[in-house]
Amino acid sequence: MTPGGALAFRDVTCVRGRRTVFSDLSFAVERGGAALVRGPNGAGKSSLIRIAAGLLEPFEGTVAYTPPRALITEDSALDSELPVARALGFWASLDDSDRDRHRAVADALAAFGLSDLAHVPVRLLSTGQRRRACLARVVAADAPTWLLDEPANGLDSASLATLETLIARHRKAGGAVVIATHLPLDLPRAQQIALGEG
Ligand SMILES: Nc1ncnc2c1ncn2[C@@H]1O[C@H](COP(=O)(O)OP(=O)(O)OP(=O)(O)O)[C@@H](O)[C@H]1O
Repeated sequence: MTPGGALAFRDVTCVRGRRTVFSDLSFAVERGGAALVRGPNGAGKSSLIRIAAGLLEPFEGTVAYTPPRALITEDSALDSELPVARALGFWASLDDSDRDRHRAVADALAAFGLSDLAHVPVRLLSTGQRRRACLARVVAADAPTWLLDEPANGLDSASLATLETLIARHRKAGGAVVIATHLPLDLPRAQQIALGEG
């Protein structure tokens, strides 16, 4: 990875179930940068995020990145029996957070207005609250690269604004984001990656 680089795809081809979903895709995201992945249903947005996270092997091509990476997907799960703060603490340590774990989790929960629910089991959260907790998990992980698959789904407008603010702060601190989304998201100077066109 180049010194200023966070993530780079080089000539990546994605095949799923014997179907080529996209081919020869190249892009690079620098630290402080953002990429917005768009495209119709089935175009391969989630597949791209999974390849970027190392969960799916590219059929061809290479992916370079600066570790660690923090990921949320549509099916991101927190242990439903654990209280929210402990569920996030577990993930923060798995994601190799180098900040004080409890402080990072508390800060992230506060940012998403979940401090009052820190000791409530995850299973009792509403859909939007659970989504906010998953996003807080990414923030608490303190990873340089965030990979977000449909992060705005289920968020109310206040939480969406919080997400935009935290992404801006993350980029200002030298972090990078790759976001697949159908929903409008204010992401200044983001490069656009259009799948399923042409
Ligand atoms: N596990 C799998 N096995 C085989 N094919 C798969 C698998 N997962 C996804 N696909 C196929 O890969 C293609 C891309 O799927 P993907 O979920 O990446 O698209 P997407 O752009 O995120 O779609 P959406 O907007 O509906 O979320 C689709 O045709 C899908 O059917």
